[in-house]
Amino acid sequence: MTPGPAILESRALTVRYGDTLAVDAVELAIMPGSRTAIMGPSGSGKSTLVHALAGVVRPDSGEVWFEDERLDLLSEGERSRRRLARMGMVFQFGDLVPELTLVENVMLPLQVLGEKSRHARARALEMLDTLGVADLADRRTGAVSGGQIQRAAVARALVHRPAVVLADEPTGALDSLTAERVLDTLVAVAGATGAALVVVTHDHVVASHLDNLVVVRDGRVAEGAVA
Ligand SMILES: Nc1ncnc2c1ncn2[C@@H]1O[C@H](COP(=O)(O)OP(=O)(O)OP(=O)(O)O)[C@@H](O)[C@H]1O
Repeated sequence: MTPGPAILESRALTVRYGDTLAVDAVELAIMPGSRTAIMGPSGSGKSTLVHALAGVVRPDSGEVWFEDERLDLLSEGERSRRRLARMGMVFQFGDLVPELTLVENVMLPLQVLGEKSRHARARALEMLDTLGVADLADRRTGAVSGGQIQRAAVARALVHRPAVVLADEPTGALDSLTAERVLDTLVAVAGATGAALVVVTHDHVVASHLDNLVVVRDGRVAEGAVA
C-alpha cells in the first residue's frame, strides 16, 4: 500500500494485552497541522492507541505510518529515534525529570538531536518564554505548580518543532481555568510551529478547542467528526 497524505496514520491497528483487545482494527489518519481530540470511556483504548501511534507500543497487527515510513516495522531504537526527533509527547503529570530544572528538561530533545548546550539552552528559554514560565527556568519541578510543570512539558514537546504532538490527558491534573490556559497555549504554539496535535481527553471543553473528534469505544473508532 502506498502512504496517503496523512502525517501519521494507522491501518487496521490492533493491540492486545493478553486476552484484552485494547485497540481493535483502528483506521486513523492525522493530517499535517490538524488538531484532533480523542475521547471515550475509561478503558476504551485511548492511551494504548496514542502509544501505538507514537511507536511506544508495538501493534500485534496492522500498520502505523509516520512521515511516509512504516513505524511498526522499525526496531525499538529506530522508533525511539523517530519519536525523539519528530514527535512531541505530553502526559497528565508532565513527566519531567525532577532532578533537572525546567530549562534543562526543555533542552533534552535538542541535546538528543545533537544541538550544542548553549544553543539548546537559548532555544529552550525562548520556548519557556512563549509558554510564560521563563522566570522559573532554573527551578526544579518540586518548586513550581502543576500548571507551570505542564507549561514546561508543553515547551519540551514543541521545542524541536516536531511534526506531531501527542498528548495524553495533558490537563487532566489541573483545575479548569489553568487547564484551559495550558491548552490554549498548546494549541497556539502547535499552530505556530505547524505541528499536528492529537489530544486524549475526557473533557469536552478541551475537545472544543480542537477541530476533529475521534470517539473510541471498546478499542474501536466509533465515530469521526469535524466539529
Ligand atoms: N499494560 C497493560 N497490561 C494489561 N492491560 C492493559 C495495559 N494497559 C492497558 N490495558 C487494558 O487495555 C484496555 C485499554 O486501556 P487504555 O489505558 O488504553 O484505555 P484508556 O481509554 O486510555 O483508559 P483511561 O481513560 O482510563 O485512561 C483496558 O482494558 C486496560 O485495562
